[in-house]
Amino acid sequence: MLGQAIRDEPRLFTIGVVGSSLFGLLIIANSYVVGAVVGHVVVPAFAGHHASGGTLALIAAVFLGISVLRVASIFGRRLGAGFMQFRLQARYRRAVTRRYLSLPPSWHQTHATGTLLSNANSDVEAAFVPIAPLPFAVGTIVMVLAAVISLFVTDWVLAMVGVALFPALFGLNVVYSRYMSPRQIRAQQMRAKVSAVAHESFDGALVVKTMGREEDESRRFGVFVTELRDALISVGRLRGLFDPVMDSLPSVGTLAVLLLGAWRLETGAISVGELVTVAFLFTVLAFPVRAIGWVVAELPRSVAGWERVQSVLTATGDLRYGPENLEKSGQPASLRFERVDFRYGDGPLVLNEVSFTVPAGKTVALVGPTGSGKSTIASLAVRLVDPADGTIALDDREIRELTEASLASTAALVPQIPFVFDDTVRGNVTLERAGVTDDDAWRALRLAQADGFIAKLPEGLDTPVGERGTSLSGGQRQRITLARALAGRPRLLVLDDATSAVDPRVEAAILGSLRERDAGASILVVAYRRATIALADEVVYLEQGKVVATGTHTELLAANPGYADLVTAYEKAEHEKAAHEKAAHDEAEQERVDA
Ligand SMILES: Nc1ncnc2c1ncn2[C@@H]1O[C@H](COP(=O)(O)OP(=O)(O)OP(=O)(O)O)[C@@H](O)[C@H]1O
Repeated sequence: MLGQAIRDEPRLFTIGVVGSSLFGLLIIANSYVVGAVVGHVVVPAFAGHHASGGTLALIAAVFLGISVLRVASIFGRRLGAGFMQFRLQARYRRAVTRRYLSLPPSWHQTHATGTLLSNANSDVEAAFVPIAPLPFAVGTIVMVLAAVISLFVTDWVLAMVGVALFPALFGLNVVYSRYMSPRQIRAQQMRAKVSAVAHESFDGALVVKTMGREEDESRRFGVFVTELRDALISVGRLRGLFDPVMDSLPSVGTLAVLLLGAWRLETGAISVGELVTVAFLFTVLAFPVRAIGWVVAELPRSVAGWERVQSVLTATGDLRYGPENLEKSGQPASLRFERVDFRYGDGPLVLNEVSFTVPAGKTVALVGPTGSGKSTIASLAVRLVDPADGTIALDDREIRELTEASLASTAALVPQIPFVFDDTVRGNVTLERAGVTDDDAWRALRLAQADGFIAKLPEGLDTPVGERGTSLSGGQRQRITLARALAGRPRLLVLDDATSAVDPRVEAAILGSLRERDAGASILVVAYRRATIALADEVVYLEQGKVVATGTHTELLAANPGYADLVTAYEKAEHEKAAHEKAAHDEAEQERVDA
């Protein structure tokens, strides 16, 4: 992980390492200057030999020079490391979200939204936490090597203290990370879990509230929050145990140096100045050596985050697009399904040898009981998923051979559940696609029978619709979603029960205007209402993933009792709904009159 980070940002890493190596070498130089000043100025001063003003000025200048260089080295170290860390976080956040966009629906169905958020946020962040102290730690290694050499040059006995101390510090760090690793991994997993549960609770807030499940939901959330708290406390406990030990080790070293140094001084092996240099060195080394500890201590959490990020980046299953482009003729496209089989994952076949055609410029309705495979066909028609077997062709070209851009501009799906972005009406309809003008947006809104209510909005196309279109009714949201698809002038329009929340008369008007030539699209529509079905040129009737019958509505009504029953049931339900709505309306009217 660290290697990859260094390869991604070699320049910033080098700046950081050079800065921190310089910092370390300056620390050593500083110790020598302190030792020299004690040896040559302070000790003689006790004997009454005072240094001249010029010498003192020189000493001050040297200290000042070292300090200025140290400030510069700290800048280099911190800026290099900081930029490196934040650039890597931004880069991997982008990479993860880009990957989300290219992974197929089947992948998304098995990964909770909260987990995806946590991958792009806390996992990416965790992965690059050790990057901040990394250049410092590498620079510290340079410094420790230089320090050990200079210790040996000064006095081998005192050097032995360093030889004992530094490996002890490294060893302690290793033990620390071994104990810390599982705790950090667990904390990171719990963060993702809390995020997933929170996201689901907020998403399902309406159900939670209307079903009176607040207490249970809070309890469910509480269990994970408590587990996260416990995991973090366990991390803190371990840190509380190890940190003081690691902080005090260098002080123990300084103490040993002073004891051994007093003896070496007595035997005349070293001078006072040299002893001060070594003792000072041990005091100032303590802090940079901790940088190695910071990297090592953060590694387990970082690796846990990195692995979770990698699991997204290396996930497979995205659709490979072909090289072919369909001409942008502006004419409706034809769609052909030929003996198409489909299954979700390793499950049973949900489509079995499905064959039908939507001829160019025609409207075909897909009708069938719930679960018969209508939405699956809609997804296949715009290549959200690929079939297990069989062929799907747009304008007689195998759909897998088309480029992504050609497919997107040719076929548009309007899904069962409309999604509206937290943007203006214009933003939602045009999606900032190249060449989609305001005129196109209004034309699309007209076709979707949405121009009336949009024109009445206070700011027209510029009206913000709120998060998920909260300021709109269900039917209005559906019509904006339909207009979005139409604004791109698709040559095939796939409507998956896309107008269910729209009044039946408006739905018939929409389909009627779409069928006119100026819409320029062939239509595959998943339909429930008799009026809608009757508008189609042809009906494909499905049962349990198989095409049972194909023909006009009138033909199927006469020839297929299953179809006749289903459409009659739809109609009955529609009448009941209409009668119910009328009764409610009359009642409200009566109340108004009474009032
Ligand atoms: N993501 C999925 N994973 C596994 N099975 C699925 C998935 N989506 C749908 N199915 C199954 O595939 C079959 C066809 O589902 P599909 O949604 O295509 O039916 P439908 O005719 O559109 O139903 P409805 O009218 O209720 O919308 C059903 O048995 C359903 O349970």
